Amino acid sequence: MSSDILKKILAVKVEEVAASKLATSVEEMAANIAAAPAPRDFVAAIRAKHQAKQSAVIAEIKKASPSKGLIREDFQPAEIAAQYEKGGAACLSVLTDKQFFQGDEAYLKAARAACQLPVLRKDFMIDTWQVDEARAMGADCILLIAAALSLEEMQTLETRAFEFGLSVLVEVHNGDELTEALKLKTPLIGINNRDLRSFNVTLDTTLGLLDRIPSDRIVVTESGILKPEDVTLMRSNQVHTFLVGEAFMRQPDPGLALSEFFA
Ligand SMILES: O=P(O)(O)OC[C@@H](O)[C@@H](O)c1c[nH]c2ccccc12
Repeated sequence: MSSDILKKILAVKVEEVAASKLATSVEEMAANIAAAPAPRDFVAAIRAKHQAKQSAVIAEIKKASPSKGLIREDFQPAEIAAQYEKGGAACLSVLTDKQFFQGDEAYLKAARAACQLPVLRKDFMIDTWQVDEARAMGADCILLIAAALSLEEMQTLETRAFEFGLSVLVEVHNGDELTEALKLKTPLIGINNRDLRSFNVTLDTTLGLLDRIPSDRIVVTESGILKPEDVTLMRSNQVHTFLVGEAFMRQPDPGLALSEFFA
């Protein structure tokens, strides 16, 4: 696989955004946004778990990925969303990227309609138009990947999200990216244990950056949480917010797997 998948994905995103702007007029987008359901508070859902002395799990709905190929054959987002809610998830994350993750906007809508949980649109944001799309499809949070964006770009996208009442998860993989991410207003700092360039995964990424994150921010450890011992390790380092996909998606009942992991 490519040594720089992120670059490839971003090149495709530029095309996708251009096509989307041609397909939907500004007026149409405004109408779609006006018709969208009120946002659910993503950050509050995480804090509520913490206040109840529980880990907050952002449970991911993901059919496939560039690093793992097809992850789940029998893929029914609404059913999975309901199972995740029953299993104790704080929030959902739904892949909407089609080309690399076999995601779909329809999956996000179906998942959100099947539960009460706030939902992250998991995609590669490069343009405020995609924030508008996220709001229109009913997303409650967007992802900003520091490896893909300048500080100024992140600030522009964050401002747009906040105007809509959406939350922002900013994702970093190293110290330089963290420095930039901490200049944003969002409390949600994701540390991706997977290097999007090489696909290498190590939980040491989270452990190594942890000390630099002020206590008023919420550290979200992302990717490569594959067994209950990984959860124990993170908890013993005061990390109580998790973004988990593959480990749950490979189980027949992803929600049951979640409840067992975080028992
Ligand atoms: O399936 P995992 O290893 O539990 O990882 C989930 C999530 O962290 C991962 O899907 C992810 C993290 N950052 C991303 C950015 C884009 C796409 C996907 C991701």
